[in-house]
Amino acid sequence: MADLFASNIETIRDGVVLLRGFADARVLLPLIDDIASVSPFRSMTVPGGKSMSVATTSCGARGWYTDARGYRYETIDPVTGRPWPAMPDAFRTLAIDAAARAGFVGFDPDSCLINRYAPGAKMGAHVDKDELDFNQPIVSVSLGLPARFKIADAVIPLSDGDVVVFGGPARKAKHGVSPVAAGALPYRFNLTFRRAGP
Ligand SMILES: O=C(O)CCC(=O)C(=O)O
Ligand SMILES: [Fe+2]
Repeated sequence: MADLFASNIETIRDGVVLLRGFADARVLLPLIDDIASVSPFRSMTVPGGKSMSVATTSCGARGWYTDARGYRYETIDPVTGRPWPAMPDAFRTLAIDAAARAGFVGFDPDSCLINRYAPGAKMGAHVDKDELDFNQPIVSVSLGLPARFKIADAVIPLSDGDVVVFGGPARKAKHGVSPVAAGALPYRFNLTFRRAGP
């Protein structure tokens, strides 16, 4: 049978796959609000002492965290002293389906970092390398305001609902986000799904 979604799949580079319009903000944004009502968005500090321009929170068993002590995953949200909110089923299913569609069958995320970009916020080039198993891909969901996502030598313009999956030969590709431009919505949200622990 023909794959109805085939035209939405674009291979950008070896291991970098773009699924345009794969995610539905109408479903996901209320769930982000629920998570943030328990573990609020906060501005984290990088080891050098600067604060990140994005506001962040997490859900799932592990949340990515940074402060003066360095980058790591925490099972307890240091702000609330409680576990991170559970990963909603709609998040988990979306991440697993996107990974499978991109060719990474069996993705089992235990962490979803939620990045909130107000206009002007950005993310400098970096490699996601605080995880134990680099065989699992990363699933990165864009919601709200558009953004320019740079990965390896590619620049991908991302719109609301677009999903980038990177793994295999691209798992340790350098990536970042240019400053988000102001627009019709207050924010860009990004959901970054990863397998962080064993
Ligand atoms: O916001 C994005 O699209 C990328 C976020 C990211 O790379 C990260 O949180 O590690
Ligand atoms: Fe990243």
